[in-house]
Amino acid sequence: MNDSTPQTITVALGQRSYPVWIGAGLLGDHARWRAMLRGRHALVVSNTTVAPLYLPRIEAGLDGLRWSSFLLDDGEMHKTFANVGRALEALGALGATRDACVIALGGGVVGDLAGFSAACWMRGIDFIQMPTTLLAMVDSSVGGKTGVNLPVGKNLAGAFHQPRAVIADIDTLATLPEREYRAGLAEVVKGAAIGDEPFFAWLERHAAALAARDPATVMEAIARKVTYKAGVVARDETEQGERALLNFGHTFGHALETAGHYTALLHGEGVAIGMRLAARLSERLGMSDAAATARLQRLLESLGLPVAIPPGVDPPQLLALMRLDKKNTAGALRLILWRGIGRAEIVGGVHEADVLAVLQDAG
Ligand SMILES: NC(=O)c1ccc[n+]([C@@H]2O[C@H](COP(=O)([O-])OP(=O)(O)OC[C@H]3O[C@@H](n4cnc5c(N)ncnc54)[C@H](O)[C@@H]3O)[C@@H](O)[C@H]2O)c1
Ligand SMILES: O=C(O)C(=O)C[C@@H](O)[C@H](O)[C@H](O)COP(=O)(O)O
Ligand SMILES: [Zn+2]
Repeated sequence: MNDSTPQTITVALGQRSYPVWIGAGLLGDHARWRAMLRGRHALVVSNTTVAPLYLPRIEAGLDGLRWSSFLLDDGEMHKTFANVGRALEALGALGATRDACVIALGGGVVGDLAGFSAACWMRGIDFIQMPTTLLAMVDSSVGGKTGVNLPVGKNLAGAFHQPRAVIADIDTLATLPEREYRAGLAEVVKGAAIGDEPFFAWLERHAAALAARDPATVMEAIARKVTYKAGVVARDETEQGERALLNFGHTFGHALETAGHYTALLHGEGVAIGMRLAARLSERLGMSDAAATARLQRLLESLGLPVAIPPGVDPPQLLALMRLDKKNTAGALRLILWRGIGRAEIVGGVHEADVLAVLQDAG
């Protein structure tokens, strides 16, 4: 085990503030995370891929507790209400009391579902995030958005429920498949694209090192993105304003994921394509220029991410799916667009004809 000191980033929410620890060997640092558990019961939520790899690293830390595990089948299509019901049944079988803790060990699918289950059990118990994908480390484990997908749309049921702590053990990235790693980079680019031009320029300079998974570069990218997101969440926990910027590329991306029945595209891939579409729509509306779109597209492509709508996806169907986005109001589309790198904005009353034109021209 590497025992180097982890980085600590705090999500500042008053009495509900919590640490995000990022470093090597953290799953095995039992004393650190065990101190966050208040009661005698723990349910570890994971999946059939991650549990065999990493559950053994935390088991000894659960000694003395009544604990069990609930394992999802692998994949976005399992982030469902039915599985929340099963997780709650597992908490019931454990006899979990209000001071119990849910431990989410896995990627964003596990984290979102485990967090929502914790939010539901007895109207809210503790949970700890142990993210094992790059995407979960830089985005989904931080900020307390939890929930599940419905056949009609992504993340349409959920709750804001903050974790007690985030334990990001970067050793787990060693087994992460290449495609999943690159999908995580899309959420790193997003953070820079919406509000941090110097970070965007840093990503451009370090794209090759990131694509090659250079450890120091990956560590710095994770820490910078988490620091940025923690700030946004601290200022606007429940997305009354600024936090919506974190949805850059997501209105398009979620529609693409839903159209692909949650199997064709990874979330980060949908976000990558969606960011380019949002940039093109911004251009069309006179908010930004082609140079900004080109710069974004170049960075995404250099990180091995897709930027075009996959063949066979129907633009009017995508538009219909976008109408159910949570940011919309009173039947009007509300999207996150930008004025260039680092300057994203919430834009209401976007005309469907403009969106459709961009969708039809983005193969
Ligand atoms: N709550 C939020 O703020 C937020 C933010 C971003 C994304 N999300 C959600 O997160 C989900 C996407 O998360 P994701 O990209 O982590 O996908 P994921 O959870 O499906 O994990 C990706 C794949 O990697 C595997 N895996 C995980 N860790 C591994 C490891 N260390 N080694 C080998 N394989 C490993 C998983 O089994 C899975 O096959 C989506 O549902 C998205 O909506 C939520
Ligand atoms: O934390 C946020 O806020 C985000 O929007 C982060 C997104 O990357 C993430 O995909 C989130 O799950 C999207 O949330 P939703 O509110 O659009 O469902
Ligand atoms: Zn996302």
